[in-house]
Amino acid sequence: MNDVVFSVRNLVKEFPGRDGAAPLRVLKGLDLVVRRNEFICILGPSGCGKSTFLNILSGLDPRYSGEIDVGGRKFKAGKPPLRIGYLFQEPRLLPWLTAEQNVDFAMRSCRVPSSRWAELKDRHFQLTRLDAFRGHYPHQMSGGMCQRLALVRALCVEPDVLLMDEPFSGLDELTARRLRVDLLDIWRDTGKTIIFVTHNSYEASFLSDRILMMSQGEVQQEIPIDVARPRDYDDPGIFEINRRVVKLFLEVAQAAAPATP
Ligand SMILES: Nc1ncnc2c1ncn2[C@@H]1O[C@H](COP(=O)(O)OP(=O)(O)OP(=O)(O)O)[C@@H](O)[C@H]1O
Repeated sequence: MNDVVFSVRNLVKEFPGRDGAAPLRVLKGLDLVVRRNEFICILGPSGCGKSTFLNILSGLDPRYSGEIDVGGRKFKAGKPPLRIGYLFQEPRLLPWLTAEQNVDFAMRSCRVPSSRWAELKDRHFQLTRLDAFRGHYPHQMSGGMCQRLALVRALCVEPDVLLMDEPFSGLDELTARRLRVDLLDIWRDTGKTIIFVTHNSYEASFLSDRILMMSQGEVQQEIPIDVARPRDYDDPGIFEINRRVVKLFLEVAQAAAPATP
């Protein structure tokens, strides 16, 4: 695989209109290059097409036009030529299985060789500090722990890329803050490529190498985050960048919906 993980050109996605209405064009010619080990955040107003975009990248949605190359190879919709982990706002765990069994289930489904299971689980349960909870069922764990477990499950199938769609937005601020810090440690230790969708400008400023400001189905602005790593959550440099990001976010949102107060 070369250094470019995803190369997206002129991506267009339409949903059919209902009851004879015109189709809804959600992605309107989106271009993007993502490099290996990058941490990219996509920020944008509600409904601008962020989840639609991740669904296409993950292979879940094979109906689009435009070109996507993955690691220099053509992307066959529905069959990406690399392994992709996908985390959602809800952890989507199987409630009748323990934490460890949830992870086993995913590894079996993704045909991870069983000789690798013990090592992968040991590593990722430790990285997420869930080692003592392997035998717990989801209902015996907090929301933050369940989201950590979803992360273990995603990492144990050894993805080349992690797609994360607002994974911390359903958590209280203190838990979300801890998980953001942990995620950067895990990213550093595992070297994954991460594409992370969020509404939270501070989260995006803290986590990413660059923010893609998306609106009206296109990437409107790209904002590099030139704060040295490892990062301190309360670094004044991040506050300053966030101030600029919020201003841009408001401008972009207002342009998309001028009537909104
Ligand atoms: N399956 C579908 N059929 C029809 N329209 C859809 C479908 N999925 C999404 N849409 C529409 O596409 C647009 C973009 O939706 P999407 O979920 O990608 O937005 P988003 O930027 O992720 O929003 P949010 O931040 O609120 O999650 C919305 O207008 C939505 O109603």
